[in-house]
Amino acid sequence: MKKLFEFTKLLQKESKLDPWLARVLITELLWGKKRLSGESKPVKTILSYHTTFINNTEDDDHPALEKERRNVQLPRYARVNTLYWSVKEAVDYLRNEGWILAKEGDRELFPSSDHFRCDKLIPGVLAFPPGTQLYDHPLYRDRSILLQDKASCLASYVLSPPEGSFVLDMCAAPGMKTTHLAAIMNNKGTIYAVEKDPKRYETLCKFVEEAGASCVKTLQKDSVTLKRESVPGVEYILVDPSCTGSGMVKRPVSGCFEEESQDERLHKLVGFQKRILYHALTEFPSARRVLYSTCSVLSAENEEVVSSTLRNLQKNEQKWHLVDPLPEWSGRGCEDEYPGIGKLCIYASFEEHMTNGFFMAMFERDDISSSSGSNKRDIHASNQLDCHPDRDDVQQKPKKLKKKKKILDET
Ligand SMILES: C[S@@+](CC[C@H](N)C(=O)[O-])C[C@H]1O[C@@H](n2cnc3c(N)ncnc32)[C@H](O)[C@@H]1O
Repeated sequence: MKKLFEFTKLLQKESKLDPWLARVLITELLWGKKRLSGESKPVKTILSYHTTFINNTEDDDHPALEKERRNVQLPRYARVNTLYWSVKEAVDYLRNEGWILAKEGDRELFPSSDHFRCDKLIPGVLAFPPGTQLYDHPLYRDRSILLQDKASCLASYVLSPPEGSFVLDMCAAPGMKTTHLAAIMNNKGTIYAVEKDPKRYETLCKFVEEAGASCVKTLQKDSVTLKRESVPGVEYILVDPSCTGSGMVKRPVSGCFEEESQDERLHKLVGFQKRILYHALTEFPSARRVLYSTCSVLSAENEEVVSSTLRNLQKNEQKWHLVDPLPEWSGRGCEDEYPGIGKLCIYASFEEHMTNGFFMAMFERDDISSSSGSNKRDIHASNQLDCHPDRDDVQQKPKKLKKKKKILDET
């Protein structure tokens, strides 16, 4: 695909064409259904290059192979469920099993297939060599560790509600971010976890229970029409809506848009994303911070949603602004196209951060003073592990975990 872009100079010649939409459309045209439907501008543009593409593709250009190559290199991330035990206890347990904690000075990320790492940024995120199978591991089976990509962990980490907060997760199933929020809050406070889809709601309830997230109140409702009375007092809101998933390394490259064209699907998703985000920012009077996140790398679902929402808020005299939730992070949105906005938006990517593609933008209410609205991430420092402990003492799994394992065995 890269060669195809270079040869045709498509992105330079068609500067308004979103690169990721171009990838999706070209994939569908050359390796998927082999046709594009609809009359939209992007579809017409890609069709006008059809012959050039056909004459200049080789088997090796297949994007599925590109994804496969990336997939092979993506570390297997896991999050320690700190509701059951500490990061230090988890690391000691793994070392006792024969895993080796990679050292800061190691030249390679994973010097051997026995090495693992503690993420330097997000407490409790562990990285194992690509391809490590953890689905059958007892720690995963009893939810002492959860299989969650680092990028997905970023959302709860940057929202970081303090203990005792009231939090609303508007698109909650299967509950990865909900349970992470509960762990960050040490189960102190209240998280309203809302999911519209009945099947996914069941999955959410089961997962919340298994992960021991007792501060979560699940609600099967449509968040777009959710009223403030159903979730009183919310201060922190996570909006993690359905999206194209274009940032997911493992996402199938074709066959995922059976009934409608990619364009129609994107259009519907963007409409929904704008509605739910605007509702989050206007319905809940005590909300102070709202985090918008997607696992998409399309600006249409990201910066475009954020900038159009800011315009609407301004029009309706709703006072919110964007804040930089992670100043130390390198991946940013497009500042040229979205001045004043792009630089405050966060992107995670496989190429730069060895994660799935992910996007975040943090809204803060204007009248919240910077000190009272500041992130309380430091309260979780006690859970953070020195990633290079020169210690060989190995601890037993804690009592609480043993208790949990017993409960699961009995059910
Ligand atoms: C990207 S997933 C959320 C992933 C989740 N935050 C996590 O980390 O596990 C989006 C979810 O939003 C749900 N959803 C879509 N529209 C909704 C709505 N109007 N109200 C509530 N939930 C909705 C979808 O069914 C889906 O489960």
